[in-house]
Amino acid sequence: SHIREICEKRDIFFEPFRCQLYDLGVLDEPITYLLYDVNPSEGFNLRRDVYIRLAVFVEYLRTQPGYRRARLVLPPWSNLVHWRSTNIDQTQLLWSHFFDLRSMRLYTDVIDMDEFFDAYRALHGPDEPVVLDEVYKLKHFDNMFENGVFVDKFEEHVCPKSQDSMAGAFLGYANLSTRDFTCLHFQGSAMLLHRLLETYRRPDTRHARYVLILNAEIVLHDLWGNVDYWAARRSMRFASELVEVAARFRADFLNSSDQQDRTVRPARWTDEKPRRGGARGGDYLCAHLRRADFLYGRDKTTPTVQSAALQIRAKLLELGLKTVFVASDCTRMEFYNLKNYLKRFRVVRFVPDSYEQRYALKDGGIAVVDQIICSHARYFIGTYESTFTYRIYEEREILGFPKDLTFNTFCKSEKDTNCEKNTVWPIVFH
Ligand SMILES: C[C@@H]1O[C@H](OP(=O)(O)OP(=O)(O)OC[C@H]2O[C@@H](n3cnc4c(=O)[nH]c(N)nc43)[C@H](O)[C@@H]2O)[C@@H](O)[C@H](O)[C@@H]1O
Repeated sequence: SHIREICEKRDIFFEPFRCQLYDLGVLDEPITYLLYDVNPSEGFNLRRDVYIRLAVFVEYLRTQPGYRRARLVLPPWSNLVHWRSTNIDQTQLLWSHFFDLRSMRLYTDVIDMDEFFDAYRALHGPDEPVVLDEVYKLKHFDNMFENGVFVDKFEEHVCPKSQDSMAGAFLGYANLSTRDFTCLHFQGSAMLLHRLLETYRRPDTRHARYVLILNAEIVLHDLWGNVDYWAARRSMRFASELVEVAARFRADFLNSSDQQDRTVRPARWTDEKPRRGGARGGDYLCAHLRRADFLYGRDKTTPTVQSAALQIRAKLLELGLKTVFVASDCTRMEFYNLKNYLKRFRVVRFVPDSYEQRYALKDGGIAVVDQIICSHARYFIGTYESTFTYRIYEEREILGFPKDLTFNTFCKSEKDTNCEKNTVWPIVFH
């Protein structure tokens, strides 16, 4: 409608008062706030993938009657299992700590949790406790294949007793409760959430409907790797503070800059064009070497430090490079050993230059800096089945590297060059 067009463009000089009412959901259709959370044991980069499933869904939902004003609320990041620094506060970090939300909003309507609280209070009053309308806790079906076929479906089941106590502390906020809590067996893609929202829609919704999906990682992609996936993915640019830290490190220690490396990108992702082969990258190789839990869960595919060093060495010699940047969750000892196996080369890793910088970046920010530096290397080699590695592949696809300089995977052993490699998912623009 007319008012939506004006207010969504933020042309507030036109009718500021009416736009305020519109923002509250008083004019036009009600606003659906879709909140979600992910199983606590999942890591940062898997969560980024869950975000894409939901962002693509919300962008679709906004074309449907009754949902044109749907908004996705981003779940804060709280003490992820892989964040091991105990002396810094890593609770309820907003997405704006890691990502450029203005860029993400060029894909669909997403807001951070603080913005959600502001919007809630603006409508219901500053002192009102935040009460959601519906919470759905998802769980896999015991039998995913009925008569051998996988059909999209959901079904209510009785919530286990322990889950009742969950109500009231969603997303780690003690002041967040709900009117309804439903446990569902769920299997299918994000589009099935539309049916779910319709099934439970109440006719008395006035200005806003607040829905939270728990265990959203159970929701599958509609289509992985298609144009929508990549548009949402490209919109996920990192926060400028993190990009700057990485740029300074590249300049100071790797003699690398966007101009030189041919990795300059347009100010907005919406202006990006396919540029396969356009990127050259800095004069260094990047290795993403996943350790920690991968040494147990995935010991059959994760190389020893020595074998990783030999694989890096062979590549450095082949490419005529002298420097390797190492991104890793390895211990200091492992890094020391790796360096020892690569004595004739420069082995570099990113370490914050002060406690203050570590405190500001936090473990998650340091990992992002690692990813940015790897995205700008001449050649990249990553860990088998690590989503951390996959996100670097994607970043390099966006920057326009030739595929063979990106889609590389460590083998368990340097002798086994034919080992199973990560899947190649090239970027698509149309
Ligand atoms: C076994 C599975 O592994 C999956 O991990 P995977 O895909 O590698 O990747 P992520 O989902 O990101 O989880 C791994 C986490 O470990 C740290 N980490 C890993 N590599 C690096 C690195 O190079 N530099 C730095 N600074 N930090 C690193 C970082 O906190 C990262 O988010 C998890 O998502 C799943 O939950 C599960 O645990």
